[in-house]
Amino acid sequence: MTQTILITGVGKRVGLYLATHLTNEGYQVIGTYRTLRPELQQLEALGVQLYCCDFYQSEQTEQLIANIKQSYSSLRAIIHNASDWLPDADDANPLATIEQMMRIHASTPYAINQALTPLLHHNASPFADIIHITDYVVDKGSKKHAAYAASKAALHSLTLSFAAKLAPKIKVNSIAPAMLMFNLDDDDNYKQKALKKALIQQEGGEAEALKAVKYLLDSQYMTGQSLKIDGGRHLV
Ligand SMILES: NC(=O)C1=CN([C@@H]2O[C@H](COP(=O)(O)OP(=O)(O)OC[C@H]3O[C@@H](n4cnc5c(N)ncnc54)[C@H](OP(=O)(O)O)[C@@H]3O)[C@@H](O)[C@H]2O)C=CC1
Ligand SMILES: Nc1nc2c(c(=O)[nH]1)N=C([C@H](O)[C@@H](O)CO)CN2
Repeated sequence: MTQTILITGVGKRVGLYLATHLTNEGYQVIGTYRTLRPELQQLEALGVQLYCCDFYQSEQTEQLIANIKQSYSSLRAIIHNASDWLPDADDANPLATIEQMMRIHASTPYAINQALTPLLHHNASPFADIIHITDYVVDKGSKKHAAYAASKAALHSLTLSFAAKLAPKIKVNSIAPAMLMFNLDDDDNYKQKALKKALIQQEGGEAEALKAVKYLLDSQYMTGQSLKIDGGRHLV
């Protein structure tokens, strides 16, 4: 029986990697995207079911939920990967920044989890999973991304609440990366400074995220926890 996994934000980088490799491992992946990219055609060719959804538009989120409830009777897992890394810098509109951060990192996962819990319960496996991809900054905050960090901390709080509420059938955990992948516009000076913040001075890479996801899917005893893939940054 094919097991279905919903992943948000599959259009690039970590989300694209997770959708590709979990599909190759035999899962049926439902992927959401916001921006049309050539890589999405590769996912479609693999059999990933794609849904376009901008989570900043509530009606699109509500439509996504309705479409999934109409098309699927069960889910093996939900992976909340979609994210915007907005800086606080010269915040012309601070209310908009914090509202956007809370929308993508807390309100959307909350609404999707609430609505799709019955599909997770319906899953034939002994366990189902909700995985929230948070961030190392949940424990420390961020001078330059305070709204982002607060919203990721809210997401981890949802991990704790949903873990308690949905046990034992549904496990709920966070994955908290630090320096996973640089962005194309990161210059060498930024990269050197960022790498020095950890004990293991290299990018973790998207494969680390997949390993963490696979551990959580395979676990029969971990819930309400956070897998911190941070290169030892907390000890520097
Ligand atoms: N990269 C890193 O070093 C780190 C990453 N993380 C976390 O890991 C996860 C993956 O990181 P990474 O791949 O770098 O993330 P990216 O920022 O590269 O991609 C995030 C994805 O989220 C989607 N997204 C953003 N805003 C919206 C929205 N309003 N509606 C729908 N989709 C949206 C984007 O969609 P689209 O492109 O289609 O617009 C994109 O596909 C994220 O949760 C991130 O916060 C945490 C710590 C470090
Ligand atoms: N949605 C995103 N979140 C984050 C990103 C990113 O590119 N997209 N990048 C980081 C940084 O790598 C940071 O961890 C460096 O210290 C954080 N979150």
